[in-house]
Amino acid sequence: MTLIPKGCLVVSCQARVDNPLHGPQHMAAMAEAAEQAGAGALRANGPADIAEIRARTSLPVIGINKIFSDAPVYITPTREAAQAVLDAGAQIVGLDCTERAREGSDTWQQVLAHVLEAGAEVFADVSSVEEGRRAAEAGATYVASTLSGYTDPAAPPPEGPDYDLIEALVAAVPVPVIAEGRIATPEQAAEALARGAHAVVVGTMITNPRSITQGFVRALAPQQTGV
Ligand SMILES: CC(=O)N[C@H](C=O)[C@@H](O)[C@H](O)[C@H](O)COP(=O)(O)O
Repeated sequence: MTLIPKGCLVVSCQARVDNPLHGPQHMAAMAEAAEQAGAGALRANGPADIAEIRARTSLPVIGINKIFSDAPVYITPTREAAQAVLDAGAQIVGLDCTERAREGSDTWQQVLAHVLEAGAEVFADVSSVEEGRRAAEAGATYVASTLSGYTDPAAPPPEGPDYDLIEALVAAVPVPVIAEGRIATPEQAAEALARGAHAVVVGTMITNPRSITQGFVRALAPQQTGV
């Protein structure tokens, strides 16, 4: 049995420093709202947000620790970053398991082993089938499509979820596959489950009102200029 229930919605509650909703109070309120609405798990970034969310909700938390540097890998890149997430109370740790350059000396295999040794579950963020296969072989509890479309700095992410990767991962790995990334409607979430995903993570379209508002404003803009 895994901590993330089969067929559930996982709500990602994250806001960067430039976002007016940045900070543990706002993110914990988002998390509480998600719990009241029936979410089965939460995803959160940074020890402060994770600790507050753990104090105010009873759902399993996928904790990540984004550390930005000159290297492309930023989601829980080191054992130290993972330990901070564990200390904050996350029962599941999300980490980048792509084969990209990393800051510091830790490999993703070392970070993954550290989390498993601590008795927590590992949520492997990948961008390809091969990465998913390697993460599952290394002992990841879950493999997620989180980083599909985000590994080529020269190419903007495509529209919509990567259903093909989700399906291919389901066929290739013996662990639960989680659909994550650019899932923007309830219908898309249901489609991801129909393609075999164990659960579906939605972030931006639930917990980022600034981004959601931008979408509405852009849709109205052509009509305004036509007046
Ligand atoms: C690529 C990357 O850094 N993804 C991050 C991972 O934690 C978050 O910024 C996303 O919001 C999250 O994956 C949920 O996806 P979406 O917001 O598209 O529903």
